[in-house]
Amino acid sequence: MSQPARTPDPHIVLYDTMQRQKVPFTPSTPGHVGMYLCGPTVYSDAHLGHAKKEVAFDVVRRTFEHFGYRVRFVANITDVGHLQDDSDDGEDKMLARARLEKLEPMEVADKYFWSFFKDMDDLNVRRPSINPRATGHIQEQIALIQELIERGHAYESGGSVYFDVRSWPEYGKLSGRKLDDQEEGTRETVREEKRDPRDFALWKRAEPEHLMRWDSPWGVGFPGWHIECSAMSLKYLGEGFDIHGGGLDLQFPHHEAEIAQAEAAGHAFARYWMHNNMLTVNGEKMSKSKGNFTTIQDVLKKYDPMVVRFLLVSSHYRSVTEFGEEPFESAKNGYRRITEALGNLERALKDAPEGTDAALDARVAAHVRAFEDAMRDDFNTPKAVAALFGLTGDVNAALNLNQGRVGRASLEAALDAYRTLGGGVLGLFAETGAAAQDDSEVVDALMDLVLKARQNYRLQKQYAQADELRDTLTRVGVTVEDTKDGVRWKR
Ligand SMILES: Nc1ncnc2c1ncn2[C@@H]1O[C@H](COP(=O)(O)OP(=O)(O)OP(=O)(O)O)[C@@H](O)[C@H]1O
Ligand SMILES: [Zn+2]
Repeated sequence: MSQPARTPDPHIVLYDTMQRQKVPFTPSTPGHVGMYLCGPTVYSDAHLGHAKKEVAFDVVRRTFEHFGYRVRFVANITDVGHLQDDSDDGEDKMLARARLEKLEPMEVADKYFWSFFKDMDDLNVRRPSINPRATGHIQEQIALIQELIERGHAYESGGSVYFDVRSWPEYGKLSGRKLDDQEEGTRETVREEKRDPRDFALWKRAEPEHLMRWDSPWGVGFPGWHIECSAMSLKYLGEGFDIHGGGLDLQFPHHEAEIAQAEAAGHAFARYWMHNNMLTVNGEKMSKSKGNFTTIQDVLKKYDPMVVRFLLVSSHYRSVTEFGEEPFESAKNGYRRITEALGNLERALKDAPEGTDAALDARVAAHVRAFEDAMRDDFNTPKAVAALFGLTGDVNAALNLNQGRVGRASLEAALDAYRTLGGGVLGLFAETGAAAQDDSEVVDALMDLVLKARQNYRLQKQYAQADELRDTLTRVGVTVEDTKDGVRWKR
């Protein structure tokens, strides 16, 4: 159902990491929001930690749209290999992967670029308005580095270019780190090139074995870790754009460096900074390099994507989400409660009497208000989910009390609340979710056929074929049990 255009809501409050407090949001251009989000480095499959971040900012975007704003959402793809550690040292991650998989580096980038978007589609994360890739913006990065050199905030050394942190006293303002607390570069040769060990690379000279390389005024090389985001956010969102987002782990050094690069070159950078907290495993950040990750595709073998999304929005974006069986099981039950009520509503609507139910109307309106208040207050999704549960309780109570016969207009208002808030804002009712659960009749019929075929194989002593059927079912999460009362299956 298309919504009437709404006047942009002026009462949204968000937690700005820079100001270290919740502040009212005012856009730089009335009615518009420009957002930039640091995207993945595409050298392996996305894990559930990435999903937490992507879902969090997808919800922020959807919330602004719900409240009447037009959003330009720019999220980059890092396809220039980064060096393995933050001190401009170590091997290039993309190159290491290319060696391992015997692929061109760009083949690695493309493979994981597509798998990233497949995962995001599954999780009903909307695609960015613009999705710039670092390798497509080398010119812009070189131009920004040149501006920094001209203004005396960067210097060339041995074919590489470094940002001169001593020339920019504001370096450290986002994370609150003092220069003296910052770590030093490791390798001797890297240290010798820098005026100060805390200077970071804007451009790196390419060693002969380095495959991703471009010409530059300083010789053949590749851009440093941080410069792409300064260059691409300014290019597509302009001076003083509204919101910059990313994971809390990127606050230092990545975001600190992004700010320094842009501002030292004379640009106005992001006006608000938003950071999501981490998805953890036994209290530790889930991460590719730590190896403690579970890929999104592995999780989706077991759980409906909408259950995964429900789990993620059930905790606040600034809280830690702990990964495990138990939270998933309770998300599954919670999500089912909501979709069952939605199903009851849809069924009741088929032959609902005309008219309204004033009591239900008042309850629905109160839950809609609670949901919207929660989302206006720094995107408080756990409170918003609580409002959906409140709605669910009242819808079920009204239907039970009246044996399913409640005035059509009131049922429609309740359904609209589910669709706009649970569906539109939280993104919880993609086809993959509620609709997929309605396939049970088809699945039952197909299972009858498959089990009959398996029985026939066994009668004809074709055990290999019978086992193959059973193994295929196991792979897709269906278990078959032979009991004395016959064959049973479950998923
Ligand atoms: N466990 C996590 N929880 C929430 N966000 C995460 C998590 N891991 C990564 N992110 C976010 O995803 C984005 C891309 O992260 P990145 O590609 O560096 O993943 P990573 O697993 O941390 O990789 P690496 O271990 O190689 O640094 C960043 O914004 C980062 O903050
Ligand atoms: Zn970035």
